[in-house]
Amino acid sequence: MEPRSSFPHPSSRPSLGKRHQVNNGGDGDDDDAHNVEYSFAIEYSGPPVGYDIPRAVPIAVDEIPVAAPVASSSLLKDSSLPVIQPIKKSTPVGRKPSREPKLSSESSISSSSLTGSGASSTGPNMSRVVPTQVDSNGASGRLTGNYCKVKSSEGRRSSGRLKSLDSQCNSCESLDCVIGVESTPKLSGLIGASGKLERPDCHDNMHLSVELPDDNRGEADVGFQDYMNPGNSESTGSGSSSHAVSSEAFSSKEEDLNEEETPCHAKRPSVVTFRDPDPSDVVLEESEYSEVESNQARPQAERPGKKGSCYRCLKGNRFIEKEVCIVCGAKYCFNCLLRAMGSMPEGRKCVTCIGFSIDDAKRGTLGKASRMLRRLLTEMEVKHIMGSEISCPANQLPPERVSVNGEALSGEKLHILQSCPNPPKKLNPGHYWYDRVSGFWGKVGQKPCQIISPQLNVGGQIDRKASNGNTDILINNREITKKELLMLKLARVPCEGKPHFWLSADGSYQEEGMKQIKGHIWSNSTIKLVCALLSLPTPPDSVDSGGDELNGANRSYPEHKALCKFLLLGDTKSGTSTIYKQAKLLFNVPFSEDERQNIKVMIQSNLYRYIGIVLEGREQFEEECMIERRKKLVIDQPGPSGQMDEKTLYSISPQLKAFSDWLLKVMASGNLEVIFPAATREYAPFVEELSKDAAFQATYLRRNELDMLPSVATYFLERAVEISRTTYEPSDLDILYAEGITSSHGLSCMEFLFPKPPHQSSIESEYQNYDSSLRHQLIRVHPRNLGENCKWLEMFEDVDIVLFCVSLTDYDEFFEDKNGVLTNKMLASRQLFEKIITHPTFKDKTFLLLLNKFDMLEEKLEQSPLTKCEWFRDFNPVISHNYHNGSRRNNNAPRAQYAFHYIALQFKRLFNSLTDHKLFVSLVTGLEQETVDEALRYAREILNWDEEQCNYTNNESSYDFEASSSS
Ligand SMILES: Nc1nc2c(ncn2[C@@H]2O[C@H](COP(=O)(O)OP(=O)(O)OP(=O)(O)O)[C@@H](O)[C@H]2O)c(=O)[nH]1
Ligand SMILES: [Ca+2]
Repeated sequence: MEPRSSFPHPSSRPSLGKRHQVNNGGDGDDDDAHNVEYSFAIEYSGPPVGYDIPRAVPIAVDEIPVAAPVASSSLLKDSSLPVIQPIKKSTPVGRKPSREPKLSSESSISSSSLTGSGASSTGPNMSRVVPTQVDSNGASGRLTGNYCKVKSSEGRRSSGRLKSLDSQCNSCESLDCVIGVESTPKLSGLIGASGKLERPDCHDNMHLSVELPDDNRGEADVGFQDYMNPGNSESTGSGSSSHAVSSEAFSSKEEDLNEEETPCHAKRPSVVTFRDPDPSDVVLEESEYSEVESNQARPQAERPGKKGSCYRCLKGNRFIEKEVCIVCGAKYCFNCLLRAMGSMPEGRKCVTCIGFSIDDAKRGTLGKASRMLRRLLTEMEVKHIMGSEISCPANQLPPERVSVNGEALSGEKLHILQSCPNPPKKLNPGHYWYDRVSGFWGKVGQKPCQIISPQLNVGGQIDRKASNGNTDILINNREITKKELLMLKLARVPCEGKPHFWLSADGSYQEEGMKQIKGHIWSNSTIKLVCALLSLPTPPDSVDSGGDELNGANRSYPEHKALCKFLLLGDTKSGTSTIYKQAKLLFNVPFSEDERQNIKVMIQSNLYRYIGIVLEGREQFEEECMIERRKKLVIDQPGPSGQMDEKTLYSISPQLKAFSDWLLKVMASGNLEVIFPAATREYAPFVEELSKDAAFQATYLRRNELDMLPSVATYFLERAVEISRTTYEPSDLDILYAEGITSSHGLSCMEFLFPKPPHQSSIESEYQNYDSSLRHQLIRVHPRNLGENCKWLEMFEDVDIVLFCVSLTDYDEFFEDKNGVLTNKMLASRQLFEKIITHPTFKDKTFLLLLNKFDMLEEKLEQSPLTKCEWFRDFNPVISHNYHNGSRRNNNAPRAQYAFHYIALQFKRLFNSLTDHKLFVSLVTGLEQETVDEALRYAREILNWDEEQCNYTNNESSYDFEASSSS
């Protein structure tokens, strides 16, 4: 590698060749310095300056020794290791060195690396360091030190390897050290109360003492120079200081490195001294000052190079791994890290940032070693550094910056908070609210984020508006947020009349002023799921009084793990619950006992409903029969009506008639679901009797005439007797065919993994490139749970994709609303679709339209044309001979395919006109597992695509409906 610069003297001749831009005149104006890679120094021709002009000494580039690349240990033994010789300097702060460094012949470290002041330290390859700014001048104090410095081959991974304090210094023994003795200023975190830092070392000539002025660390600074960077005249990154220092570097003894080598590196102790800070050096501009002050004088790095590059060498881009300073945010690449951060006595901080409090945003990373650090250092070293990062005083959270219920904490209160059994996670300076009774904890103005230990004597009284709720419902005197209200509703906590609840830590709640406990919010097994879904906290397991299932549910929702969320939505009866259940079967997510129980009750109550529909039909048929018979009677026996046989094919026994009347009454009242499962036990015998009844059978044979009877009813009615028994256990297929999931609430959530592809070596790459460990969540919500104008949609802001389900068979179906107006179901579906895609929460969300019940489409099209729906009025398919089926299902007749493509296109146009995005479409038959599988994989695929790849046309047909429909 070419040694890149010599040190220019501002008033000397223009130097030869490339070098760093320097700070001409030492006036602190180095605006160019950080964005110009190289420039020529020009002769100073300005007004005379009132101080000694610091001087830098040019260095003959070819005199700088460069170590041969060390390829192996054997090679190492033969190579001579150049060592930096001591250079004594004494330079006024803020000025350039006036004395020329004495370079030993064999080390001749570039002087730029050793001079303290602006000229050298603000080379282009470092974060900007400005004498008038405190922010880049970090570590403060007076520093004296001895460093060993050995030049090693540039760019070797192991170069610069740090010997941490606690680990045995093996610079004398190991290869690592031979490469690594250029190492560090071993600032090993021994800043004592006096501020004096003494570092014990096995090399008695390698010690360092740092005196930190107690009064103002920020003002003084340490001019660490390029002791970590021999042979490379790039300046020392943020380790350098703009303030002048006097420094002495010394070389370590050659014998330390390799006993057999000629002693070309004398073991000569020398000292680096830094002059006392001169207050005049630090000039804070007003704006900067207040900023700095409010930030506790925390330095903030300015990136000297282009975006993504290393802050020190300016090389690389955002894709290369970097380590970040937890104070100023400067990022360093592998090669520069140790040079910029030294021995990291306070963890990952630039040398100049030592002593400063850390960036709160990085508090979460404290003590978590990066991969890069592990690669760079030994396990011991990493452990030690991470230990200091967590425990050193400078990195601790300042208690007064944490306020709870409006009270700033004392050190003692902070300790109480942090040492309780369930402390707040990721505690940062900020304003928090704490509900001492229930343990709910959150940021002021926000919903609860955690349930911590209750009853801690921390903070003041909770404010009603602490979480900025606007529901008029209070829990322990705090007005809850909308999400919490939804959670309470789903937990079936009655919230009518804006109650004020008293909620204790175990989840039991009562209304204010009442003695009686009304329930236990965590006892409902779905509530934890709901909370996970709504990103609300659940109690820590120890408080949990729930059973295994509860814990199980909790376990499967650990916090903030990579999770891909699919939200499944659709209008009534579009088939969302069928698809949801299909997914459960598909991905082997078992139904819990609870779910099975619910489904059983639901299937049974549905059975009674189907029976009711048949019985209603029977009444109708019977009546029709009677009318017929009367007509006949009149024709056959005119005159006064004679005796007529009251019995018809559709007549039933009085007992059954009574049951029928009761059932129809209950159905009409809408209470069918309410009276089950109790009714099952009581009325099962009637089901058995009915199933044998001729009238019922006759009606059943005419079931096609019963509009109200869904097609799946047959499946269950065939087995009516079995199902009506209390001993009935629904099979998976029963569950799939059952209408709905549970009868209680319309919110379900499951988690699954896409199984690994069966044949790994398959050429088809369809299933490749996926992280098979990525967990997916499928959330199904019924529209009636979305509330007025879909206001609850905002609860699902973090889903990754919305699967909107539409039943293809809806086009000719109508429903009557409250006002007796008939509405086409397809149009109703479209309306819901529009509402959802234009909802602010879902702006820019990815949508996949699932066009469902394809199995029924062809049959239906035979009976009624697609144009029955006014939206599809211009459907005019031209079925050509060379019809090519571009879709994945070929077994359906072209007519249904055409209809599907046309409907898909209508939705796509609508979507595009409203959102400017592209709608993805998938064809589904909810009752066929394979199609659901395909649709869900397609959803995953969509999410996997890069944006530019989003021109996928799988679902766009090879024929053009624009043409056919406009003709
Ligand atoms: N033939 C056929 N029937 C289906 C298909 N998908 C769903 N169904 C039936 O359509 C009916 C409604 O389906 P659900 O899954 O209950 O619809 P939903 O979206 O949950 O609607 P709600 O009942 O309002 O919650 C059920 O009887 C299903 O068995 C399908 O692909 N083909
Ligand atoms: Ca349903």
